[in-house]
Amino acid sequence: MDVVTAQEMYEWDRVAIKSTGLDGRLLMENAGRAVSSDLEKKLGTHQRVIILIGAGNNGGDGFVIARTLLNRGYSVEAWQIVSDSKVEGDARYHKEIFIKSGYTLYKLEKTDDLSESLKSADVIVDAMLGIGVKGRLREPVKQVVELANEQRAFRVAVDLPTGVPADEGIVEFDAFKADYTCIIAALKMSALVEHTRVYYGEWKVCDIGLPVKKLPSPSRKVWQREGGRRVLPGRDPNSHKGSHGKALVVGGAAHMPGSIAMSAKAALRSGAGLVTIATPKSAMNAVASYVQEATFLPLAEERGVIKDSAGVDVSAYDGVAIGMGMGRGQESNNLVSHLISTVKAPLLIDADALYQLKNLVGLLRSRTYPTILTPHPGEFAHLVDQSISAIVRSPFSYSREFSKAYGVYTVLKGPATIITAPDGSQFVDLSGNAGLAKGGSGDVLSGILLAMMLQSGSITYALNNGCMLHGLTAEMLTKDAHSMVDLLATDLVEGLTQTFRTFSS
Ligand SMILES: NC(=O)C1=CN([C@@H]2O[C@H](COP(=O)(O)OP(=O)(O)OC[C@H]3O[C@@H](n4cnc5c(N)ncnc54)[C@H](OP(=O)(O)O)[C@@H]3O)[C@@H](O)[C@H]2O)[C@@H](O)CC1
Ligand SMILES: [K+]
Repeated sequence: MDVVTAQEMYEWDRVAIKSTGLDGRLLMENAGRAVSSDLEKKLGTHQRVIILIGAGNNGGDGFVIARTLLNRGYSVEAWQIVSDSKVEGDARYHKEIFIKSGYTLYKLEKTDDLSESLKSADVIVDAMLGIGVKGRLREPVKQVVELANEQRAFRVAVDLPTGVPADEGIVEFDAFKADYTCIIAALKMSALVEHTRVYYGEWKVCDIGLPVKKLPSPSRKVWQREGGRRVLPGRDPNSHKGSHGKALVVGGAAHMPGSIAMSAKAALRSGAGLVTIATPKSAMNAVASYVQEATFLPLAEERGVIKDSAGVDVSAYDGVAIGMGMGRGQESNNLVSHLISTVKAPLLIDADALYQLKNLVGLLRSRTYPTILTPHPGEFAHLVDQSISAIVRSPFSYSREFSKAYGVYTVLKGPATIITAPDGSQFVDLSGNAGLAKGGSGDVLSGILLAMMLQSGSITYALNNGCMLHGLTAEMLTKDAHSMVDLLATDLVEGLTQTFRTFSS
């Protein structure tokens, strides 16, 4: 499923029409019909539907939806909320068909009249503005949106909620608050960005018959479960522990042994053949009591934290992860720098190592093996010298820019985790839930990602599938055994068993 900006959507529209001869009016008919059929699944025949219609092509979709639902016997009032002269082009064409079909079009003259109608509505359909919105809402749209938002009716948006920009990064807007959005042809970027996604409610993308083979790829997609399942690493009957990779996890401290322990165990649960844990000696016992299957590389320490990189020989490993529960002292900085320069295998940098990376980013460009960064927005903000709010408002651009500049994979964690490859291509993983908002979930994710990288030919597949397995485990556990309140990171590690049993079968 592609994720597009407004400009990319307009380009699709243009290419579709130019390359195949498809008419814009036909696409509008398809869009209106697709939304109507989707909406019908949510409508009772006795429910009163009010459709709010604006001037542009989003309004044009509204005319088609109104006609289609009326033809199918639903109780619909269609309200044109702008003056007649504003309705032009394809929208006007469909307005004429609506009227010639014998249906009444209500026009907004006094807001009180619309207000009365809205009060008795069961469903309000917003076909006022779509991807063409510019700036804050002007009247009369602004007032109509406010009125609609006050009602108890179920609110449905067509393509996107009026007022919400299709792109990331725009902060000032007023918007229709939808319970459900029927998105036309392709998912708009703002449906995945924290400050705008809340206006969409639940959503679904409706197909309108665009010629998919001809459309330019935005190189930005949602990672799909079925596709993920097809590229999940399997287990060859003739395999032995060496066939599934030797992993090294580096981190931990006497006062926080849990993080590294959970990463290591998650890596083992996710199929890594052998896992070695490099950690201060004084943390070893605590870690070993949780992960009996791992071997250890004891590190020199001072007051319970890693002292320096002496004795860390990384040549024997197929993949390394560093940073979990490591601490932020100068010594760990030296260790991060040492590993960036010497690991000749995929290197995953997480948690405290991400903190240390800030003055080491220049080293990343010299790596010839894949480097993977797994920041949450706070860690990423620190790394790129931005505020957290700037990152969460424009996560796609910041992570694409960073990945391309430093030649790394970036896994920017969040409700929609964005995975960016060094060439700038992006995938979004939407699995998981608020149960994951707890200390330790990230450590578990790092372990899963490390194990997936050892077993997959493609780092992109490994990262996407790893994020998905992590999220699916949280979903599965909060459905069957836990709540989002009590779920712990260690539950995730154990829950992987069930996820692998069901997902990979
Ligand atoms: N892509 C596809 O394949 C297909 C797309 N389709 C549909 O087309 C939609 C895009 O249509 P679009 O380009 O006409 O823009 P749209 O969102 O209707 O808005 C334009 C109107 O909004 C107005 N306006 C703008 N800002 C405003 C503000 N702040 N406050 C108030 N008004 C404001 C602006 O007024 P103006 O600035 O011109 O005075 C103009 O009248 C898309 O979302 C999808 O639903 C389907 O039909 C079929 C195939
Ligand atoms: K809309």
